[in-house]
Amino acid sequence: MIQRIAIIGLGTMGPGMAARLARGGLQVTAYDVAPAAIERARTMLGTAEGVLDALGIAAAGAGTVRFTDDIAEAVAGVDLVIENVPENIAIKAEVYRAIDGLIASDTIVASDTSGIPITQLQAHISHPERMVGMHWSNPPHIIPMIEVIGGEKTAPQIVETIRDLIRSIGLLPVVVKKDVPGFVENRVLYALLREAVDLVERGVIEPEDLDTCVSWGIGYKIAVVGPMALLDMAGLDIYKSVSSFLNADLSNRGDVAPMVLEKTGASKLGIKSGEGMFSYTPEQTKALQAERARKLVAVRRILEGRE
Ligand SMILES: NC(=O)c1ccc[n+]([C@@H]2O[C@H](COP(=O)([O-])OP(=O)(O)OC[C@H]3O[C@@H](n4cnc5c(N)ncnc54)[C@H](O)[C@@H]3O)[C@@H](O)[C@H]2O)c1
Ligand SMILES: Cc1ncc(CO)c(C(=O)O)c1O
Repeated sequence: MIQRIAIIGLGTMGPGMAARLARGGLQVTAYDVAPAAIERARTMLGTAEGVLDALGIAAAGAGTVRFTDDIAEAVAGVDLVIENVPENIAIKAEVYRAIDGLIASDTIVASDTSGIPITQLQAHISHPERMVGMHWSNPPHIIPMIEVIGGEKTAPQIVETIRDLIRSIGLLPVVVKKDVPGFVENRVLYALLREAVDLVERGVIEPEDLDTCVSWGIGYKIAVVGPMALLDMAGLDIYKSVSSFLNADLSNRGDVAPMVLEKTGASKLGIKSGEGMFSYTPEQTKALQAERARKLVAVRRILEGRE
């Protein structure tokens, strides 16, 4: 049974994951190579705990989060390590090498990779049968769905153990049956984002209007009626007719869109740099994040039938 968990990497995702796992009664140690990230994570942890309170998620037992700047201390005696460092195989492999001699051969190592096949990652760790994908969605303390992915060498029992852990703390595991790049959530999301970026880039629509169209025309509905159910709601005959002429006209670009290359080349990365598709002052960012958390909490409570 998993009781002690180490989180390696405390950037965007780590603090919210730590807060949610601790709320589920688990003992979490949290480590980052950058001291500034640890300090930031302490504040983010408090914010995430406030959001969990607002969600009405009661503590299941005496879960804790302990921060450390010592990786050996972070992973000592844990049942599960969740690697949560940047989406770069070399950086992830460095973490696996660093922990390999510090953990037992049956300690489970999960990666929160957004889409690097687990089969590729498990080439960098001894005992690859205990490595698994555990893909959370951002913000991780609010979104309940977590994808679980086994690689070619993952023992089926490890997939089941992680699925059961997620379920046991009241979250929603989805087991992805094939280790395809991007798994399922990001394959669907990136299909949508490719088309959205293309439409804005070609001047078909303004960025603000694209968001209004997708959020209110698709997003609001899709939270209640998933894509497979939506096909039945619309009628497969309609889908057949529209897709017969529309599919061939959709963006099928295999590279990164020029607009994205231009912006990233100018360090316009979005909220984290103050400008991306839109512009943000620090005050606006703070207000926006609080507003988004409040709305996501309210929507989730309704979708769960708790309001
Ligand atoms: N941001 C998202 O929306 C999101 C959602 C789901 C999954 N993910 C995935 O989760 C992982 C982490 O993403 P993020 O957005 O939190 O990244 P991030 O860049 O915000 O944070 C990564 C953290 O890892 C730390 N780090 C780097 N090298 C390290 C090392 N050797 N040891 C310990 N810490 C180290 C950095 O200091 C940083 O604090 C990625 O694989 C990403 O694809 C991201
Ligand atoms: C753009 C984007 N890419 C990856 C992820 C998660 O892996 C997300 C997310 O919201 O979780 C995302 O928005």
